[in-house]
Amino acid sequence: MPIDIEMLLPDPPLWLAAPLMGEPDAARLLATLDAELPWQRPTLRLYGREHAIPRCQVWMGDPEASYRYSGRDFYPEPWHPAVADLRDRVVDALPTAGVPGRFNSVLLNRYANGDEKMGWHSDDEPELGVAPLIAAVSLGCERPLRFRWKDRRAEAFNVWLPHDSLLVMGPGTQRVLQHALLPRRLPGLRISLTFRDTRPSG
Ligand SMILES: O=C(O)CCC(=O)C(=O)O
Ligand SMILES: [Fe+2]
Repeated sequence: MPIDIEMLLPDPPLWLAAPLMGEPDAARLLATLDAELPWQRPTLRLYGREHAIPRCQVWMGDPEASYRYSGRDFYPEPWHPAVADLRDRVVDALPTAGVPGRFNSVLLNRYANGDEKMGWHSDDEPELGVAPLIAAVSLGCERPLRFRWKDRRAEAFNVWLPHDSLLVMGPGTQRVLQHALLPRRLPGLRISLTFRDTRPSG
């Protein structure tokens, strides 16, 4: 099946590709991940108080890929075979978008409904290197990922992420843009997988 690739920005390179897998594979993967992963809702410390994050997540990857996020260390779950297959499929699709890459880990986010969310951030932890390539696969309910320029050089914008799509945030994106999955009056489960390549820190 031909994959349709839309260039959203040339610089930094931001691409959206869909459909990635086609059906029934994409629907089956959503159901498998929902049912089989050890979803967790960790708490984060914010202004001295503990808050459960407004979504569930699983961190998965090669054994040596540990990751620091919002002041906590996460150690990866071993690759679920379905996620390892998806990783290989994403890596195969990257050269078509002109940004070859590889990944040793993935953060999976599960949003039960439109109330669940992720706040403004850049994926710019030191473990990711100076100009990381991050590939985000979306499954389930279509929601917008909102982007804003750190220097406010232009208006913020939405990228709607349909079921079975791949968003490629190329090198440089995390330096100049932040992104957030804001709450929306939308029902339905959404699972995203953000593939990364982390190096040991220290
Ligand atoms: O759920 C999404 O599409 C965004 C996830 C994200 O920004 C992240 O995992 O860093
Ligand atoms: Fe992110």
